[in-house]
Amino acid sequence: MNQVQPAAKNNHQGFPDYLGYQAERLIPVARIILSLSLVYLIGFLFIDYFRYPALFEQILLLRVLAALPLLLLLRLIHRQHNHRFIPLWFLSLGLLSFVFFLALNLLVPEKKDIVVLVPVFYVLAVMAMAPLFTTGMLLVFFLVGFLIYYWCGYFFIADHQLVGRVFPHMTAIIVFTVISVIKIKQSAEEHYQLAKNLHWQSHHDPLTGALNRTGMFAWLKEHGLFTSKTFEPVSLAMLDLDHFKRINDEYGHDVGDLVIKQSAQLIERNLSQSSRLARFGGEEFLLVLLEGSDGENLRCANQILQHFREWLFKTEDGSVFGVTASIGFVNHRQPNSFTESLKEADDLLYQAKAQGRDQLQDGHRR
Ligand SMILES: Nc1nc2c(ncn2[C@@H]2O[C@H](COP(=O)(O)OP(=O)(O)OP(=O)(O)O)[C@@H](O)[C@H]2O)c(=O)[nH]1
Repeated sequence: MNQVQPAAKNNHQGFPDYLGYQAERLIPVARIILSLSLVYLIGFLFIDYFRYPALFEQILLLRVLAALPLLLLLRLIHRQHNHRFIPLWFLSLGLLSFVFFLALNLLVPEKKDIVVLVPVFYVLAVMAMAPLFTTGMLLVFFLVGFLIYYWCGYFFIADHQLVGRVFPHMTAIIVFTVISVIKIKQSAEEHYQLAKNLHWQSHHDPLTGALNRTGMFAWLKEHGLFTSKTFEPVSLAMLDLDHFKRINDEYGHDVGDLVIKQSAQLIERNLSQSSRLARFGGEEFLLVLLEGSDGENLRCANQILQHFREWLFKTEDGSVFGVTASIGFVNHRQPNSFTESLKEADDLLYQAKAQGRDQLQDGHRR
């Protein structure tokens, strides 16, 4: 038996994987990188403190100074309008820096010489970022970065060898990576949310929150309904409010909107989690009924009509009025396609209208 999953109503149900796939996978990776980076930073603070207690403040200053050019780089990039590729640049730069640092540590035992290679990293970083900068900005970044890091560092720290021993550049890279990863995470979350919202808007009717035509077709496809493998009794009910034009004419369009909205709520209240409602036109709704059996589907549709008869709509100025509805009802049967069953339900609806409205026309009782 084809089991239809209960569908949560008015949520992002049916949101396709591919839209959020990358963003969803990036978020936990970002969390891991952030945790490792923070452990590294805190760990180094402890090591500095115990290894060079007398020089701790100087080393801290050196680490901060080393971080400044990269932070400046981040700031400049952030100002650029083309944000689309920035997370990718940051991620690759951060990862490359880690690899660069690890390789140097393994290959070169005497770290004080390694500091000579730092400019190489800067040049590479600038080259990598070059497409995002104008030549002027590139030059400014380049000069300011070197000035801050070397001139200030050497000016404030008497022991030049220290620069090589504590390798402050790695701290800078870590800070850079932390900020980059935070940005990647934010960007991934924003993209995911945006994609979700867009998907929701394209599949739902904004007035009632019910599925629209596209949404209903997607839902049917997702649940494999109306295929040769559908064994669950499924019925279609095409419902249209009676004389709706009169409501608009008498009470105004806003009240008309309110009636459509409340009608959708009234219908939803009568449906189980398996069935689904879509707004197909102005005051026309399609109900795909999966209440368990043909009999239950019919009972549900009749119950909705009865609730319309009993329900009183209220306007803000205190007017009270009732609205009836008409339904064309059909039990879907193989080898009919969905479109054929839908057409049948539509024809039955017009019969219900022609025969006086406020009634259900059941295709199987004719
Ligand atoms: N307020 C409001 N009115 C709408 C909306 N969409 C369609 N309408 C109106 O709904 C009315 C539908 O009128 P008709 O198709 O003639 O149907 P009816 O008056 O309900 O009559 P029957 O269906 O024959 O019972 C039109 O006046 C449309 O302008 C909407 O979103 N909001």
